[in-house]
Amino acid sequence: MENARTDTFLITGGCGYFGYRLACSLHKKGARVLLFDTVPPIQEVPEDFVFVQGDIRDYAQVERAIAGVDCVFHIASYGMSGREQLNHHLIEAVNVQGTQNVLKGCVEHGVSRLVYTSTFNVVFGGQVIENGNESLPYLPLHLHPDHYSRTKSLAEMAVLKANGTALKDSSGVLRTCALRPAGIYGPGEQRHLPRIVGYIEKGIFRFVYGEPSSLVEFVHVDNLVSAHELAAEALTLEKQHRSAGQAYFISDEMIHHLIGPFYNFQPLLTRTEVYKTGVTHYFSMAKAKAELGYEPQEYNLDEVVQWFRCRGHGKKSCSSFLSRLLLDILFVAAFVAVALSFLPVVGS
Ligand SMILES: NC(=O)c1ccc[n+]([C@@H]2O[C@H](COP(=O)([O-])OP(=O)(O)OC[C@H]3O[C@@H](n4cnc5c(N)ncnc54)[C@H](O)[C@@H]3O)[C@@H](O)[C@H]2O)c1
Repeated sequence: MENARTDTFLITGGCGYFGYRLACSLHKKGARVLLFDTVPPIQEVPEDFVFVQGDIRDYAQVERAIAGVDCVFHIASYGMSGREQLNHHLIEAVNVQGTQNVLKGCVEHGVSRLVYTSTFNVVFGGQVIENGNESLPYLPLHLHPDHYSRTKSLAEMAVLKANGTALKDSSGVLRTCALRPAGIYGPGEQRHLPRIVGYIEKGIFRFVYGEPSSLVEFVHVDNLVSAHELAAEALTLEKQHRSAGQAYFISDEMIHHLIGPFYNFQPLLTRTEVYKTGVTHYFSMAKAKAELGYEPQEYNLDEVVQWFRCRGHGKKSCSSFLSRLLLDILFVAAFVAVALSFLPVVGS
């Protein structure tokens, strides 16, 4: 990322799993990074990281943080999984009004670039999609089975509509783009994996599940980091503002068969999750490759499994080769369940 050395980036949701990983990568390249989040980072942060505690629902707080930055990565969101999914009011307030505040902050304070972290779900509602591309229409809002996906869709529309808005300081226009990742995986993922591994260790998982022919996709956290950096760069004049006003699907380019007929995630996944996960949906990376120069690297699950082993998981079962193999299979099963469980709950 050519400009990273001199640029200042504000990352909303910068203390979450993906936001923090992106912050570290930008920081390594010499950029100045501000983490804007309601909660402080759980990790030890480098001294020169600036953490601004704030809520995107509060415009005054957004305004204070955004002044003087070169580019915003708008990653903060609410309602993806767990109990959060029940709080419809908060989901709407964070994902929709919060996004409007961030956009307004950019316009009022002369910030000319914003990259929004969206989701596959803006077009996917449980229908089969094979090698879908960005010409697919948004899923009609009333067909979204959950508030998170509906509000992420509304937020993405607002972000792309704001592209080209004149900045208040007359320095130019705001340029925006949206990335639509698949389910995110990688070491240190805290939202889904520990919960599922915990279930496995307690023996709550049963294995009998469904539609072995389904094809689905995931994205490694570091591939997603790279896509965001490239997208931000492609908003600049040097790159002819190539990504301005555009949306891009982002995944690893490896299509996964949903693990066979003998894994049953049913007790842990909600009805909507099961309904969505049993359906083939994968997307072409052609646009991201051609316009952003996105080149996903290959990752396997070793790093993720290792992360859990280092924290004491699976020790009892590691005594023989067979049990190690089984453990790995369980981790793969957990990974699939988790990567799919970013799909939110509905009415269950
Ligand atoms: N995790 C996935 O599988 C997945 C898949 C597709 C898209 N996404 C999108 O990627 C992004 C990052 O996902 P993640 O898994 O790192 O999420 P995460 O929950 O780890 O991070 C989100 C961060 O946003 C912060 N936040 C929430 N409300 C806020 C508010 N009102 N003001 C400021 N900060 C607030 C949270 O405190 C949290 O640190 C999200 O936008 C999500 O919608 C995630």
